[in-house]
Order: sequence, then C-alpha cells, then structure tokens
Amino acid sequence: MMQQYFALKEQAGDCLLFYRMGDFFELFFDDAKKAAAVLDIALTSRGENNGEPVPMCGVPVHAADSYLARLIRAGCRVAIAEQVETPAEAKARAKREGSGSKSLVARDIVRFVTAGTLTEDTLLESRSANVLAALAPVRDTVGIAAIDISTGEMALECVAADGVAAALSRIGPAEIVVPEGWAGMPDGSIERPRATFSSEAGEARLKSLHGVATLDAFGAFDRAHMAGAGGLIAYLDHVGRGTLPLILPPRLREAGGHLAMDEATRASLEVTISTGGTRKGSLIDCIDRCLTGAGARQLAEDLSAPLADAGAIRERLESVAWLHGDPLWREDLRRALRALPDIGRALGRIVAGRGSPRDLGQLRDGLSEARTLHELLQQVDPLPALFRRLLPVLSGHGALVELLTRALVPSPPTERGNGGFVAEGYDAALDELRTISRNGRRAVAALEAKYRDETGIATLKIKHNGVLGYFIEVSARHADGLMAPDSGFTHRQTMKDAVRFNALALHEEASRIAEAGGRALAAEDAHFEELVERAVAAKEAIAATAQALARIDVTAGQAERAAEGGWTLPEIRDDNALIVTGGRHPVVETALAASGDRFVANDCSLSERDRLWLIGGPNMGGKSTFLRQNALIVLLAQAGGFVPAQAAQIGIVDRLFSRVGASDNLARGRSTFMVEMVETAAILSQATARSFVILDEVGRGTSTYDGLALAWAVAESVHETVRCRCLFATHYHELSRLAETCDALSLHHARAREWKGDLVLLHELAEGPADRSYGLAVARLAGLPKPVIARAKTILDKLEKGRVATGGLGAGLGDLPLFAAAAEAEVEQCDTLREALRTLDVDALSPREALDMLYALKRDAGDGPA
Ligand SMILES: Nc1ncnc2c1ncn2[C@@H]1O[C@H](COP(=O)(O)OP(=O)(O)OP(=O)(O)O)[C@@H](O)[C@H]1O
Repeated sequence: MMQQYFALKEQAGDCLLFYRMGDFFELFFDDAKKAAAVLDIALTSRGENNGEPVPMCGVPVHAADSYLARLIRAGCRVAIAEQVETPAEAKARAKREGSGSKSLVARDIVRFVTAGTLTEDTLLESRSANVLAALAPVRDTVGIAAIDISTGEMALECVAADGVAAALSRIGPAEIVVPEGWAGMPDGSIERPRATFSSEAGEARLKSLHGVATLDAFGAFDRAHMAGAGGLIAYLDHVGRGTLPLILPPRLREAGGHLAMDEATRASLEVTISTGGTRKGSLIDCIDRCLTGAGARQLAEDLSAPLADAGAIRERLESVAWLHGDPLWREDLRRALRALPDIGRALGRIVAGRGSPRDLGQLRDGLSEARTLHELLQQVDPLPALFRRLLPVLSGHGALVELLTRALVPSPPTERGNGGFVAEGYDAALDELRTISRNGRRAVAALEAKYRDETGIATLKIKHNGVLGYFIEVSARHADGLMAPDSGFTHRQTMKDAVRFNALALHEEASRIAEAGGRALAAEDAHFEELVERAVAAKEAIAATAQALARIDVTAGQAERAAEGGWTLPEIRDDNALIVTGGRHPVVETALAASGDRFVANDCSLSERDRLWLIGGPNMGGKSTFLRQNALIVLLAQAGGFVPAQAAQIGIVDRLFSRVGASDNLARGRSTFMVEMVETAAILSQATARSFVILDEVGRGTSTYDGLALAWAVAESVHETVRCRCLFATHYHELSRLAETCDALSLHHARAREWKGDLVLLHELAEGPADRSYGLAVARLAGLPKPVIARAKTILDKLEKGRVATGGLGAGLGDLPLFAAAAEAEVEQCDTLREALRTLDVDALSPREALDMLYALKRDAGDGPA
C-alpha cells in the first residue's frame, strides 16, 4: 500500500494527498501533521516506515467538504485520490495478473481541490466570485487570463508590467498561476512549467473549446492574451485531471474601457473589502440590495471596474432610473428575482461533471423564472435600452424547461446515487419498476403479519439493513421455535438480545424488490445523464440568461438602494466638472444613522477654472470623509448607479487616485512615509487632466519642514502639470498662500466652533482658509490628561510667539516662483550648461583654462562663488 501511496504522493507534489480508505480520506506523514494542525483533529499513526511509526490522520468522506473548506482557507491545496475499482474488480485483476491474493484496490488522483478551482456550493461564498488568474509575461507586457470556474466567465487582458498589481487588486483572484521562475511573480503564486504558457496552444485550445476557426468574433487578442489563456487552460486540465470545467467564450478587457484605480486607491476607498479585511464596513456591503448571489457578484464587478464610457454608463443609469421612478415595476421584478436559484453556478457544476439532480432542478426553476421575467418586461413600453438588449436571452429555453419539468420531482435531492429524483409519469418502465418495489414492500408487510400468525410471536418483525437485506427478527427467548429444522426459517445471525432469520417467501420477495430497485436506480441514472447532456448542449445560452438575470438584479437593487437612501441620478458630462450638491458618504452616513446621528451633507464644485480645493480645518472635522465621499460618488456614478447626493454632475473620470491616511506597511519593508511617497509618486506620474485625485495630508509622515515642502511641491505640481481635479486636505496653514499664485486653486475648510471652552465640530465645509488649528481642543475631546493639555498649551504659546517674531514656517515663501516656472528655469539652466559642455573642445584646453572652465561651470550651475 505504501508503494501505491508514494506513487500518488509524487503526483500530488506539494498538495496534501487525501487517500481514500473505505469511508475515510486518510493523510500520512507531513501531510497528516499539517492537516491535523489546521483542522485540529487527532494525529495518530498507522504501521511503520523504515522502522518509524507513520503519522496519520483522517476525515470521514461524508464530511470531507467542510474539512476541505478549512484547508483551502488555510492556504492548502488538496489532491483527492479515490478508489477507481471495487474490491471484486481488484481481486479479478490480481488473478488475471497472477499476483495471487495481493489485490490492492487501484487508486488514482481524480481531482485537485485548490482555492481558485472550486465549484461546490459548500466551499464557495455565494455573493463573491472565485477567480483563478494566470499571468504570462510576454516582452514588457503581461497577459492576464482570469476565470471564475464556478460560472465559466473568462476575461483576457494585457497590461504593462507595472500594471499587474493594480489589475490583480481589481480582479481579486483566489489563486494565481505563473510560469516557473518568473521574477515578477506576485507573492503566493503557483509556478507551472513555462511551456504551458504557450500562445499557440492557448489559441488552439480556445478555438477547439468553442468550435470556431478564429477567435475574431470574441475580440482582437494578441500573443500575451493567448499565452495567459494557454497557461490557464493547461492548469485547469491539470487540476481536473483532464476534465475541464465550464469555460465560456473569453471576454476581452480593453485598457481604457474602465475607471482605473490602483491597489492603494481601492484599499483606501474600501470598495469591496474594508480596512478590517472583511466585506462588512465596505462600500459594497453598504449598497448591496441584490436578491441573488449572482447579482451580488455582478455588483462587486461593477464597483471594482466602473466604466469610463459615457454611453455605457448612461445606458445603465437609464434602467436604474426607470426602476427608481417606478416602485411597482421594481417590486414586481424583485419578487420574481427573490425565487431565483443560482443557475450560473448550477450550470458550472453540471458541466464540470459534479452536478446533482438538485442542480438540474435549479436550472428548471431559474430558466422558467427567466421566462416569467421576459413576459413581465415585454409589457413595458418604452423599455430602457439595456433591458431591451437583455430581453431576448431571457427566453428560448422552453423545450429544456419543459423537459426538466416533466422529468424531475419538485425538489430533487443533492445526492444522485439514491435515485428518487425522476418524476412519476416520465418513464413508464421506471414507474413499473417502482410499482414492483412498492408492491414488494407491501408484500413484505403482509408476510410479517403472516409469520406472526403462524409462529404466535406478536413481537416478530421484518427488518432491513445494508448487510443482510430483509430478515426476520425475534427476541432471544422466542428464537428456539424458529431454530427447529422444519420451522421453515433459516438462522442468519444471533445478536445479544435478538436472533435473525430468513424464509423462502421473504427471500423471493426481497430479491424481486432488490432487482427492481437496482434497475430503477440504473434507469434514473441514465435519465440523469441524458438531462445533463441536454443542459450542457445549451450551456452558452443558459450562461447568457444567468448573466442577464444578474444584471437585472443589480439594476433593481441599485434602484432600491437609491430609493431607500434618497439618492440622485447623476448627470454624466463630457467636460471636467465634478459638481456635487448635498453629497454624503454612504458608509459613514449608515454608521451614524445606526447610532441616531445625522450626517451633514456637503457640496463640492470642481471645474476647469477651480479644479484644486485645498481643505483645512480641525482634526476630526470631516476632511477625510469629504474627500472619500466625492471619490465614492464618482465611482458609484461610473458603475452606473445613483449617488448619495441631492444633485451631481460628473465629467467622466479616467483614473481615480486616493492617498488617504498613511498606514504602515512594514510587512513589505516600507515605512509609512515611504509608502506615502511611493503612492504620491504614482499619482503624479500616472494622473491625467481627466483624473480625479484625493490627497489627504500628504507629507505628514515626516518632519514639519520636509512635510510642508513636499506638500507644497505636490500641490503645485497637481495644479500646474497634472491639471486634474483634486481635493487636497492638509493641516499646513502655510499652504493657503498657494492661492495667491495658483489661479485654479481655492481654499476651503471644515468648520468648527469653540463654545464655552468645548470644541464643536460642525462637519460643514465652508469657503476660505481655516482660521486656526484646534489640535489641543481635539486632544481634550479625546480625553488626554489635563496636565498634558496644560503643558502643551504653554508650549504652543511659546511657539506662536516665535512664529510671530520670525514669520513662521512659511517665512520666505512669498517670492517663490511657481512650480512650472521654477521647473522651467531649472531646465533652462541645465540646457545652457549642456550647451557649454557640448561645444567644449577638451583637447584644446590648457590645464589652467580647464580649471577656469570648471569654476565657470560651477558658477553657472549656481553652486559656486559668483
Ligand atoms: N459630514 C459629516 N457629518 C457628520 N459626521 C461626520 C461628517 N464627516 C465626518 N464625520 C464624523 O467625524 C469623524 C471624523 O471625520 P474625518 O476622519 O473625516 O475627519 P478629518 O478632518 O479627516 O480628521 P483628521 O484630520 O484627524 O484626519 C468621522 O468618523 C465621522 O464620524
């Protein structure tokens, strides 16, 4: 056995090997130690290997899913080795092969279970996608192939090498595969042979999977896309041991089609995950009103990749606006959606060969519900364009629905092996077999009464179990009479308190029941296969229906949320405006409402002429909240939803950047300040005039002078060079002097008042610079000890006196030339120097002239004595 185990373990590689032994999956050696620790189950031992006991642990097969879920969550991958023949087959084989009594049942790895390749309902989160991504570097680009195999949705894209992190933060894969030894691989990637990332193989596989001669109909793919697809499909082949899951035609994700956000922006805006690492507290948690798992997954994708195309955004908004304005239709649609099973995932399991009768039942119910929705929507005139487009894919499954309705019982079981799922009346022969079984059971009951009569034993019972089949049971004290050779009963088993017998009539009846039962099971199994085949033949149409239903759910859910929160339809514009009246932060507002507090709405009005707002005010005054709420309003609008405001006009944003609150990232070896600067650098190099940037206290992670200098230079650069819309929160009063030179910059502050010595934060934004700082008042509010506050006050008074005397931190900044002018002057000076050097004939210089020239160059560079 150990030999077989080692051979399988070799194939399993670094995956834990689940080795099937009867009703258990057993793990040995280090696998056992690791699994026992993760699962908190007993580690025992079995036999010896090289004189040492072999560590072992096991999990029961019937409960394997929950153990698998825990192992996968702990980052493990598992290879499942099943018995692939029965003991009888093994014996026959051993005899054929002449290996005598040694008839070890053959086992093989039937499947690998990995985080990115799950299909089981019990292992998946219904409201989040489960994505596997393959990365294929091709020259200076990287092809990314991503698939959610639970629904078969596949997308291909190609990004620059430095765009991989941002793309992965959008996709959020559960598992990443990369070519072996690739220097750019993200942490935790699974390395696969380089040869599997072949663009030719990828293209050929996709063509044959979808039965097409060219992929042009799906999009214009290049080598990197195909190499990614190749690596992805090869990995799926590997984990499924040759059985591929559902793979729908790939969608091409083009750069520029979406609102770009980097990893840091996504994290700081808490789009799908809060800073606590959970869905709770995130934007999606606050706005998700979808009634189906598929709808929730679609919403997560919408929010992760909002659109950048005005036409597409307006199309979504038009349909949300219709359902927002028509609560009756909204309720009608939502009533239909409420009953909807997850047909996309049911289909995924069916195609992967892991479907159950229940999954077929879900297809039947989901597709017939889709038809109801189709009928409902047909009555709407005029129907918004998005719905008009979805309408045709909601119907067209009539024959399949009709077949499944005839074939299946109302609630089919999740187990296929026990039968009982094919409806009465679907197959006359099956009904006949069932009648035989039923009659047989009745006959058995009649036999029981007869035997009681004949023997006079009132407690005689006919029972059934898996080992003996049907038998007669009497208590030990009644057994003697039945033991007699001419009693008509044959002894089968003696238990502690009971004795079991057989009888000819019972045996005959039992055989009839067993035979009919076996044939009925086989018939049901054959029907199951046929029904699966019919569903698989329509897989693309079913998947399209599932996607349309998800889109309808998202639309109705967005309308519901908007109605609930008093949200507004944003106007999408083509200019660079961002005008929000009475805007709110949806998550903060919800949190405040839970504790009975009111959120103070604020306006934002950025335009070409006034595109950079510098926002001051006390700590806790609401600056960060204001910054984020405007970023979220842009995101929500471009995802195609209403926004938490009274009115909003939004000029399409191409990239959204957020630098909010420095958080340490020591795990990646970067200090708070370093992270802050790296992210700020990314903004300055990637933002365009169409971007929207929120910067919160840039520079606060270093010393006051350095911080102010950096904040000043960054604000100037955003104003002069990037020229994008920007909200910039800062505690540096000195920055307000930028308003003197930057004409598209204006000053704002979060209002606060001191009342009877207490600080009152109004959370209201007003024009003009902050009048003063309230740091000590906030510290008092936070409960800092009185003596510390008093001491701080003394120090502050001294510092302020010093500031008055010296002109303060910003002294000397008055005559600073503007960023662009200063940068130009530097470039100009640099060019003069370059010109002087270029024209210099070094060989013609005497040593004395060379020295003079060096002095002159130094002087021109402004670095030496004049
Ligand atoms: N518009 C608002 N209406 C009501 N409460 C608000 C509003 N804005 C912020 N708050 C409350 O004030 C708290 C602090 O807000 P926020 O973090 O935005 O302040 P801040 O000015 O950025 O502070 P700091 O300068 O310390 O970072 C929030 O957690 C929220 O509870």
